[in-house]
Amino acid sequence: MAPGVPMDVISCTGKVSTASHGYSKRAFVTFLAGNGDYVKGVVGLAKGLRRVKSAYPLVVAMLPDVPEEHRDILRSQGCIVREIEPIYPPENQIQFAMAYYVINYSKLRIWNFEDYSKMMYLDADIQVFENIDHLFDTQDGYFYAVMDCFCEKTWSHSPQYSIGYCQQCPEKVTWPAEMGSPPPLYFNAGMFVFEPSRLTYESLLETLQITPPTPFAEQDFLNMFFQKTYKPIPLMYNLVLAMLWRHPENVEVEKVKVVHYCAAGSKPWRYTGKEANMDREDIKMLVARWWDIYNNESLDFKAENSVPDQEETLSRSSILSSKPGPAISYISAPSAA
Ligand SMILES: O=c1ccn([C@@H]2O[C@H](COP(=O)(O)OP(=O)(O)O[C@H]3O[C@H](CO)[C@H](O)[C@H](O)[C@H]3O)[C@@H](O)[C@H]2O)c(=O)[nH]1
Ligand SMILES: O[C@H]1[C@H](O)[C@@H](O)[C@H](O)[C@@H](O)[C@H]1O
Ligand SMILES: [Mn+2]
Repeated sequence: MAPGVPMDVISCTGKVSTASHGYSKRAFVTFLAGNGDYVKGVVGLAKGLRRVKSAYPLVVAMLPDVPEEHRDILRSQGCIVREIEPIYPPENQIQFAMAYYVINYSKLRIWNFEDYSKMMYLDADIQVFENIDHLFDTQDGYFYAVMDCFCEKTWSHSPQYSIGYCQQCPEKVTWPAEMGSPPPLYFNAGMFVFEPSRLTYESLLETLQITPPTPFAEQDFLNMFFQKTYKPIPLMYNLVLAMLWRHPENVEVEKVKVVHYCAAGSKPWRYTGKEANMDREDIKMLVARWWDIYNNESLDFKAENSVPDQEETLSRSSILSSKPGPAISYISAPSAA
């Protein structure tokens, strides 16, 4: 484990879960944009959460450009579909690490999901292999996420990369004094635990308006915004695949609960094995495990086994019955799927 990662923040309180009613409503939430294959990621995630018997539903915050067929697939997998409007950063000429990252600012809308008291955000390219419901029991008032790694080429724009510094092994290349103080701890924004709040939401949107975009888009922005309340959690809660070859000494593969298929070429639905590191046995195994879950029909949602809570049924049916709003023209982002 990386130095300085406290274990105590994730200790289970033993509290009885109040999953489907009352003040402490909880849910997982993911984000979906476009008509590409990321919908497969969400289906895989929904089935993965079912496999580990999570007590909480999966909300899908989706942009208006997600086609109706994809929404139907997700509903039939038991997901709660919620449309959100896109959010764009203030204009400037910045180059994102990946061109499509610009759409990810829209993720900020999930802070407005105030009918949930605590949520766990998971990217669509994440799979949950072991139950992580206990993370909902973390103390309120903090932002929980896993520390990122700076060693992949996507980081080549950064001073960290240029000197070979990574927070996963800060003693290997130490931060030179002439470069000032080392950068604050930086999390990967593919997985985090947070509390929706209208106040925070408004502050996020206001702050975004005066914050020029940077290469890692909303990930950089969230790191800046939550710098003071960020609490690192062990990397078994979000294994960024590059950790396997960049910092194997920090990884205990058998303990990993959550895998993030974010390395170039590792998205299971377009995996070819040809890109760098993709022919590794551990990668092949993790991609195969993702497909096993995706293809497992016994993990499909069965309406008769679920006792939907009243509020969800209401909000779901009101979404289903709602008429499309006035036509808004959206800037289309480069496709990523
Ligand atoms: O066409 C797309 C592209 C992205 N997404 C959604 O956006 C998420 C983020 O995209 P990737 O997973 O491809 O991005 P990475 O994991 O490489 O990116 C990392 O950096 C990003 C910077 O914007 C985000 O912070 C992201 O959560 C973090 O894990 C996806 O999982 C998915 O939920 C879509 O729905 N459709
Ligand atoms: O969010 C990004 C992305 O997922 C990259 O693929 C990874 O190499 C980075 O470390 C991370 O910050
Ligand atoms: Mn991702």
